Amino acid sequence: MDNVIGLEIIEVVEQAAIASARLMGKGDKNEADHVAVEAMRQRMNQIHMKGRIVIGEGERDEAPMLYIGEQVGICTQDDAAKYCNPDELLEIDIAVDPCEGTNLVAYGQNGSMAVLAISEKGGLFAAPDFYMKKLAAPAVAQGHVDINKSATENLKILSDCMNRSVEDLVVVVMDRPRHKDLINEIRTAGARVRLISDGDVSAAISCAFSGTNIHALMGIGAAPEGVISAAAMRALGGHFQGQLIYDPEVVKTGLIGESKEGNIARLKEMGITEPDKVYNAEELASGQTVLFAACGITPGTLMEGVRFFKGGARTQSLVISSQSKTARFVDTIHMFESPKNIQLR
Ligand SMILES: O=C(COP(=O)(O)O)[C@@H](O)[C@H](O)[C@H](O)[C@H](O)COP(=O)(O)O
Ligand SMILES: [Mn+2]
Ligand SMILES: [Mn+2]
Repeated sequence: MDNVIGLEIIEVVEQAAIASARLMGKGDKNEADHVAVEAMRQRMNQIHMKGRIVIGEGERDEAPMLYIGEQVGICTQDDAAKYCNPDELLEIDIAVDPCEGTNLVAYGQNGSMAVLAISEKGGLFAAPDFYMKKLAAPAVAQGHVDINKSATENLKILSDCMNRSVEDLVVVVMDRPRHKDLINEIRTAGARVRLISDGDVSAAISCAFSGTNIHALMGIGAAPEGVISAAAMRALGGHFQGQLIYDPEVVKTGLIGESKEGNIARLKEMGITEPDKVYNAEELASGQTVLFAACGITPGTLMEGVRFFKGGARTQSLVISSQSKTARFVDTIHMFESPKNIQLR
């Protein structure tokens, strides 16, 4: 699959990031999201592929672009026969979040990115627009920490696996009222907490890279972002587990339907009959090949944000492939006009 899509997906996330970065700090999260969606879709539809969006713009808000089920790529267009023989192409599933961290972009804060994950048809869990309890940790702790264990137990395991004291561990948690007890528990156990307002994809993936000073992600975020994080973590060999959260009482914020019972029924309609199942990275991103690409919109732990200069912009992306077993950081200079000079670094 790597060969089919090549490095084109880098441009997909780069274009979305550049478009969104223009709106950085403007206080308009919807517009920052909208332009990223448009740019991502436009570039995606130039790729010689037969893709289907399985995680995209909200399943309930009838989004006009990159909605779940939308066909993308040249080979899905009406005039596809002009460009390719669609029958010869591998069908692929795509999970997108063109602007992950819309609030971060709108308020000029760190940690937003344009991101996507790709696998063969059926290779990504089509997560419903629900919440997900998540546990991410470095590869060395893979299979040792467990979402069913308490934070205290997991911190002890993590400290053993990483050969460092609990006090030397940093756990990222989303700053939400639902995490009050979790945060207290982590602090009582001796670890330090980094609270984030948004952007748990970046936090999850950062666990797999030493040097980020992020050793675990704990708590509840959105389910679609969980699948995207899992795709990267699977390819990186990091630990990721997710469990759908369908009880509005547990999440305390956000809109996930009226009642727990109603949500269980909704999940059943979607074919999810074990609503409490804990999924690991290999189940959330189960395809033979998984590709992940992200481009920083605002600066983050993993990537720089978009930097504009006269006549161009510079971006940094991360592309992870389970096939070539690579995590590639890509530094790109985009020349909109003919810039007078291009800085080496
Ligand atoms: O921060 C996030 C928002 O993503 P986006 O809407 O694409 O800008 C995600 O990283 C989180 O995973 C998640 O969406 C968030 O936790 C939703 O929960 P809440 O804000 O508490 O309702
Ligand atoms: Mn998001
Ligand atoms: Mn988004």
